[in-house]
Amino acid sequence: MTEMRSQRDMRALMRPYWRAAALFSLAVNILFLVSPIYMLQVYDRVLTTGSMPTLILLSGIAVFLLVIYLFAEAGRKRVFSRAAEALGTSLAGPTLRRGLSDPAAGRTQTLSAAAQLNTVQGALQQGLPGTILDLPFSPFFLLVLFIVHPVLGAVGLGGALLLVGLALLNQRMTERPLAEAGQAESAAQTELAQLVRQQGAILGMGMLDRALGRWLAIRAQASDASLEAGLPSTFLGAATRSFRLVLQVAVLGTGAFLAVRGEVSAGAIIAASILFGRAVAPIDQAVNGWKQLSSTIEAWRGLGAWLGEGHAEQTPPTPLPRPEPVLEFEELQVTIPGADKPLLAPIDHSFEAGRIVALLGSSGSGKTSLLQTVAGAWPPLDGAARLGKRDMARWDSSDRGRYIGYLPQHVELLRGSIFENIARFEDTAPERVFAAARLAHCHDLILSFPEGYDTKIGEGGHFLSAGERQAVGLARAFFGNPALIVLDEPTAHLDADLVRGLLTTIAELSRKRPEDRQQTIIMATHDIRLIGAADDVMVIRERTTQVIPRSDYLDRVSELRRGKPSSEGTSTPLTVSLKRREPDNG
Ligand SMILES: Nc1ncnc2c1ncn2[C@@H]1O[C@H](COP(=O)(O)OP(=O)(O)OP(=O)(O)O)[C@@H](O)[C@H]1O
Repeated sequence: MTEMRSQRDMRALMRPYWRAAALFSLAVNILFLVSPIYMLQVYDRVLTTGSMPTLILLSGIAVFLLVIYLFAEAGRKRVFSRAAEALGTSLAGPTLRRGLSDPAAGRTQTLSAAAQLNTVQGALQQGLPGTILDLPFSPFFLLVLFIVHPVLGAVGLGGALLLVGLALLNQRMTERPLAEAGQAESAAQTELAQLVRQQGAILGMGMLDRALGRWLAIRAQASDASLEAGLPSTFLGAATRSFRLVLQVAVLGTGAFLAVRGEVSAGAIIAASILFGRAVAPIDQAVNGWKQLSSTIEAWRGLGAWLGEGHAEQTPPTPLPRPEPVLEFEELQVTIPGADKPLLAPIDHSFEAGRIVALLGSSGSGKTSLLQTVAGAWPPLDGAARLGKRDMARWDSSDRGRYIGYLPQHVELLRGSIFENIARFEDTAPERVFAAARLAHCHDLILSFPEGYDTKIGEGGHFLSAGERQAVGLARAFFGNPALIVLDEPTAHLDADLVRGLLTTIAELSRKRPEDRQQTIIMATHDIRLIGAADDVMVIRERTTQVIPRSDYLDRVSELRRGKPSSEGTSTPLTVSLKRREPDNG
């Protein structure tokens, strides 16, 4: 199925359903004339002649046509249900893909786009667009009313226009408050999601009452806004309903008046009432269902804009062969997604194949941002990060993913088994997964879980500690023998055994000559032991990056430390000045 890219594509998808629904609507509305015509005929042909066969014939025809009416009405509902299903099938993927593939798209925006899709689907399933399709038939029923008698037509038209006026007033009065209420509601939802996520911190620090109070205030604001936005609708809805009853009386009264004067038959009184009722029913529905209708239209537009802003989906490019593990930065400008200023000064450096690079820098210096850019998760502001001549930002992410292993700073695993997570949900031979776990030295750890590699993680499954998650995340990064391994603080949560394991893996790799290694590794770390296993050290200091051989770096560190007792154990970020030290003047 082709990917939905914009509102135009969405409209094209819906067009056949609208056409089918319009045809059913035509049938429904024309067949609705059966009752008024039947009434007229009964009064004109049966009551005046007393002919039973005519009554039976007329009743038979009416019942037959009303059965068709029933099928037309059901058919229309079915078309809308099918449209809802088609919309879900075609849009659910692109909606999420747009959010997940665009680093600038916020989490809330992604969730709200998914909620918009649900809103539109729900409205279709309820057959809400039927109201819109019935609206154009209102003039048709008024015309028939005019044919029955011009005075009846005039009363009906006047009443319908007043109802339209009420509908427009309703729309004017509710448009802004409804939008504001929607925003307040989504703010309350975001706060709620944060509260649930932060449960541990909230309980641990006794913030429950204050956090709850904050959320209740936001929620109260949202429900006040919703209540206020609904007020004009509620009032105008009730006014429309009672006004409609008054109009019904007016039509019946006018019909009776005309019948007394002999201008219409008695059957016309009832026929006029039915016709008028049908003419104004869609207007009435539009007024009363305005809130839902307008939020559906808003959701539809929002969804179109969301998909339209996304990167155009192309047909998947031809998969490329394994790249040379040569990592190059060409005037690379790292930035935060959506920002228009670089976070770091342009980086221009090339790491030969197989280098192990330790990335150092103080907190907030930009290590994670650089690694996200290197892994291709964040696009650079300018310049490029390349692996084997391939620009990470332009390389198709599925293809790129086969050659990159990335351990993010905060490891989140997806719902599924440990095996599936390490295999990145790929269908693969178990040996490849075991090999990755052995490289991360977590094979035994995984075997100690209740169901080993089949242990389910995530909601309702086994809960993994931060260290266990990091170990499984490491195995996932090593899976498939990637050409580039990007590790963000890989030892931050590991216990001594797992750290030793990782060091062994890196040390084994570092013992090989770089040209014999199949991968390049870049890792942000504060751990001096990992730095010791690296070939190069890349230091971020005051927004600039500098690359020096590890031995030079360590020499510089020991020079600085000489004479001072080491208080930092293995944790040594050591973003020392790489310039020569000024002579110590005391
Ligand atoms: N998604 C984001 N939106 C806005 N600012 C961000 C985002 N991510 C990072 N930053 C900012 O960019 C700067 C660099 O952050 P980054 O996480 O890259 O630093 P770091 O060196 O990895 O820090 P640490 O060692 O504490 O993990 C920080 O000032 C941070 O506040």
